[in-house]
Amino acid sequence: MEGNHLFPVFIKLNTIHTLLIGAGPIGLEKLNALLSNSPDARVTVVATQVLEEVKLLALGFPNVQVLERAFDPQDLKTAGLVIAATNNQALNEQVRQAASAQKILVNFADKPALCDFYLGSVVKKGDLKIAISTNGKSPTIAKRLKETLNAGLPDELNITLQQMQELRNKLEGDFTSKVKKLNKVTSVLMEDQKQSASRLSLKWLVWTTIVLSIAVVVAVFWHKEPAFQSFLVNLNPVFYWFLLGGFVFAMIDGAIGMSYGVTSTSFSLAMGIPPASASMAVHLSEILSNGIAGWMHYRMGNVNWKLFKLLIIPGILGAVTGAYLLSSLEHYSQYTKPLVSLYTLILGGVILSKAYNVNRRRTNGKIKKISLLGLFGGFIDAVGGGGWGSIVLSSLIAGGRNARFSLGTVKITRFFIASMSSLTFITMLNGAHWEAVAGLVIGSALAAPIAARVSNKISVKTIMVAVGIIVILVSLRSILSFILKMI
Ligand SMILES: C[C@@]1(CC(=O)O)C2=NC(=C\c3[nH]c(c(CCC(=O)O)c3CC(=O)O)Cc3[nH]c(c(CC(=O)O)c3CCC(=O)O)/C=C3\N/C(=C\2)[C@@H](CCC(=O)O)[C@]3(C)CC(=O)O)/[C@H]1CCC(=O)O
Ligand SMILES: NC(=O)c1ccc[n+]([C@@H]2O[C@H](COP(=O)([O-])OP(=O)(O)OC[C@H]3O[C@@H](n4cnc5c(N)ncnc54)[C@H](O)[C@@H]3O)[C@@H](O)[C@H]2O)c1
Repeated sequence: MEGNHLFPVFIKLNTIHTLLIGAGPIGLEKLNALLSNSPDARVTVVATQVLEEVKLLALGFPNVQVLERAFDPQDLKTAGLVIAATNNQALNEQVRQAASAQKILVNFADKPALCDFYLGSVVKKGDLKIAISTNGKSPTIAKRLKETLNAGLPDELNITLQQMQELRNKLEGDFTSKVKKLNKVTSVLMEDQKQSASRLSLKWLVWTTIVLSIAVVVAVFWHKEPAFQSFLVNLNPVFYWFLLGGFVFAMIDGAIGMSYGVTSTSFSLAMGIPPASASMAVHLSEILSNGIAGWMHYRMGNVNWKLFKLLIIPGILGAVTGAYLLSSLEHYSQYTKPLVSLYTLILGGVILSKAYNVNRRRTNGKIKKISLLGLFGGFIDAVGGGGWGSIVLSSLIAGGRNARFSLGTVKITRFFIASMSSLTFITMLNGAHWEAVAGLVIGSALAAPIAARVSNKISVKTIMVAVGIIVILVSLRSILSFILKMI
């Protein structure tokens, strides 16, 4: 029979005694492997020559004893497990025979054929542990696989494990009904994989979206042409443009987790809506779409609640302050508009530059000042009509957090932040541009459930490049028209 016939187990090394023979570089590696997995392992190291590093390592672990002498068969008496890391074939034979007689399991670092068991390459994420064996064929591949899995598995997996344990302890009823319930709540994990099968059709969907969004921008440019304008007004009331814009921008945002605010604000400004009213329309529409998207992400288990708690209060504080400030300046919209356009122009640049950085290796340090990030993101988001996604999400991901969990959390927090800034705008402003509000609300709400499913399934880079360019073009147009008016 082909394949790997080894039977994997996970051993409690604090309940049995391990004898390690040999304390050269490989002995040191094995001791490291033992202690990094089981710091309370009971280990006796026996070797005629002991490396300094082995002595130093042992100092930090009270259950580890180092004996600098030759192996003695008596050493096996208390042993439950033996690892021999010497280069001494005669010794290997002696240990093999004595261990068999006493029914002790033995590993030989240099002789797979003599081994009762192999050590594995170990992936660790909190309570999760995965051991890898290549059947002794290539330890190097085992090591590389470990590195790949370590980088790919999200840290949040440990939170999921904790939540599952809590649920498991809480569940009542007989064994069968408990198993049924546990399988049901974890079924989304498998659904995710099924969905990735439809990657191709999603790609198609995204490309259609990009083409449509470019069409929208081109249309807005032409909208200012008198002949085309009269054609549009007669055929398509402004509402339909906002409906289409809301849908397209929300689809893109759902895929990359940012840019709805920026794109729809620049769109609204280009359609002649003053900054505070534009921000209000955008935020009102974000309530429903992010409520739906946030709920979907919550159902798919994409929300990191620790991160949520850190972001939400400062985010709301920043958003309300920003909305208050912008509404107070609504009479000066002639001046605030180019400023907001300048900001969206910069964000367009940020998105474009992020497009080339998303696939870069993660930096190690996670950002510590998440609350400050929330405050800043919320404020800028309300003043500029967008930015919560671009600022908070990209900082989180650049800081090394998992993209999927960050995206889910940013969506659900944006629901609360949009609600609070909208409330502020409504109390501050007299009346809204309802054709814009209604168009954006319905358009983005239609896109939200589709977009949540699309997230993380497509090449983010292409979309980000397209979005960056669109935003830059639209913002430049607003700024240029301001400058022309001034001259
Ligand atoms: C997984 C890991 C666990 C651990 O040791 O803790 C482990 N070896 C690791 C690394 C590693 N070992 C070697 C290299 C050099 C490159 C190469 O040869 O590939 C590297 C890579 C490196 O260090 O980068 C050389 C080597 N290894 C063995 C022999 C003897 C032979 O095959 O004849 C020789 C030749 C000696 C020589 O030529 O002198 C034998 C074994 N090594 C095993 C495990 C068992 C099979 C596991 C499996 O089924 O995959 C087995 C059979 C017995 C055992 O040791 O238990 C650990 C991963 C570390 C990590 O996760 O970072
Ligand atoms: N499994 C693996 O991952 C792996 C990787 C590389 C090498 N190896 C093999 O492992 C073996 C050990 O490698 P190393 O670099 O540590 O060798 P090393 O020569 O540096 O160390 C051997 C150790 O065994 C001790 N020793 C020898 N005879 C002894 C005895 N009778 N009683 C007590 N201690 C005794 C020595 O004092 C020394 O501490 C080599 O054969 C090497 O080919 C295995």
